[in-house]
Amino acid sequence: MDKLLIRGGRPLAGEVLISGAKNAALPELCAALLTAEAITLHNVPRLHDVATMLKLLRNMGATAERSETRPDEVTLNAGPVDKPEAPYELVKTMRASILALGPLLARFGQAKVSLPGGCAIGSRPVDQHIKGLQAMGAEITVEHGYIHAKVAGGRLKGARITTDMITVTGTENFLMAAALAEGETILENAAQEPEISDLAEMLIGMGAKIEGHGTSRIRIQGVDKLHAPKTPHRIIPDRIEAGTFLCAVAAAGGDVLLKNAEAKHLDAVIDKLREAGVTIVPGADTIRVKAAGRPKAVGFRTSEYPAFPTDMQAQFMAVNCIAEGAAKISETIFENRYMHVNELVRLGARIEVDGSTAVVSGVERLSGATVMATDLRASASLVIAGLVAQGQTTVDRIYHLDRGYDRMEDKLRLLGADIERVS
Ligand SMILES: CC(=O)N[C@H]1[C@@H](OP(=O)(O)OP(=O)(O)OC[C@H]2O[C@@H](n3ccc(=O)[nH]c3=O)[C@H](O)[C@@H]2O)O[C@H](CO)[C@@H](O)[C@@H]1O
Ligand SMILES: C=C(OP(=O)(O)O)C(=O)O
Repeated sequence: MDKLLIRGGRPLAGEVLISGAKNAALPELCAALLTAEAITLHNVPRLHDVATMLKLLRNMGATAERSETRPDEVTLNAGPVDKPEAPYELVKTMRASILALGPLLARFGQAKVSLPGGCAIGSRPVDQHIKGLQAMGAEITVEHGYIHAKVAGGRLKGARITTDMITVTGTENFLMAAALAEGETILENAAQEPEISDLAEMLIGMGAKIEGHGTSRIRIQGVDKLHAPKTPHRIIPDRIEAGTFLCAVAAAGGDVLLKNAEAKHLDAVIDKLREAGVTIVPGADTIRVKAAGRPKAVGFRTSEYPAFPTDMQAQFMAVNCIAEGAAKISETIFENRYMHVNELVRLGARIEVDGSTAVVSGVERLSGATVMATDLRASASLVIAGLVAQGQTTVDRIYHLDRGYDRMEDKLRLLGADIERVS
């Protein structure tokens, strides 16, 4: 099992290229199921989750190839799909497999998708996905751990869907299902994340009729058929990867230019970093970040976009660990997203957790130790802490990190970090 060895204490300097967004790539790969024409996507990140999604689509009968000359290009052809199923063996390694449900039902009138189950950060049910698709006419039963869905007459019908809470992948499933449904669908309480808008733009390029994406009310007029976009869709930059590098510089100090990054997708995080004393200069598709000395501790509360993202909570907590002062963090999205706390404490951090609140009292220095990654962003927080800790930090179980970061250690090494992967 791979580990990362980090010898902390070096500031970061130079340029880093941000990859395409994991959370846009995963639904957009599933959107290829909506047409029998071959679709090419650009700026597809090289991540384990993307590899898993390609495996899942191939298992259904689709072809999926990454270009040998341009590794950020993937071409998918869901024309030959003959098995509209997502088996447990693949779903258990990646919850986002649930994103196959909407498009499979829309194009084939039936689907069998394993229930994803809980994961380290919370129970994460999919009841809202099921409720919304039932409102569109799907008959759904859950048996033996699988969602069995079918549509009488083969075509979903437009509906007005109001979810109990804002759900990102739920909104994406409904968008894809509604694109091919009969009539109009209105999504109330829709998620507004940039990845939703990116998916909507891709679907519009495929012939879908969508209005209001980026707001909490999305209207979709179903069409009979979708096709490959005339020009390949380019996936937006990964705002969480960008935010992670911003936090790494905030903690370790230095001067770094993030390229292929969208500052406007990170407003809440950038505001908090500025409060911490970090200099952030947004460009057209770049973000420059400069930091020196200890940051100031800054409290925040995670919430749906455009508020502070839960996917940045652990990384910002790592910054607070070595900040001057104390800060209160509230996690409102997932009930168990403080798994990194005990590991940060092993590095010398002072953190007290009470339910969904964590109070971090900054310390002058952390000291290297062996720590264990428990989930994707927890892993990133341990890497950031390792970059500032004195001595060597070993981060174990980094397969979690590889799910969502494209060669993070290589990118950090180019910025001057002393970090290596060992088997
Ligand atoms: C692949 C992807 O895009 N993953 C992101 C997506 O996950 P995901 O789409 O799974 O997260 P949701 O937005 O659905 O979850 C929000 C909250 O709603 C609850 N819920 C959701 C659906 C449902 O049917 N029932 C239910 O109770 C969840 O347990 C959670 O407490 O949004 C999360 C919140 O920004 C991010 O952390 C994930 O990185
Ligand atoms: C929680 C995350 O992803 P997923 O929904 O794929 O588990 C994440 O990206 O931080």
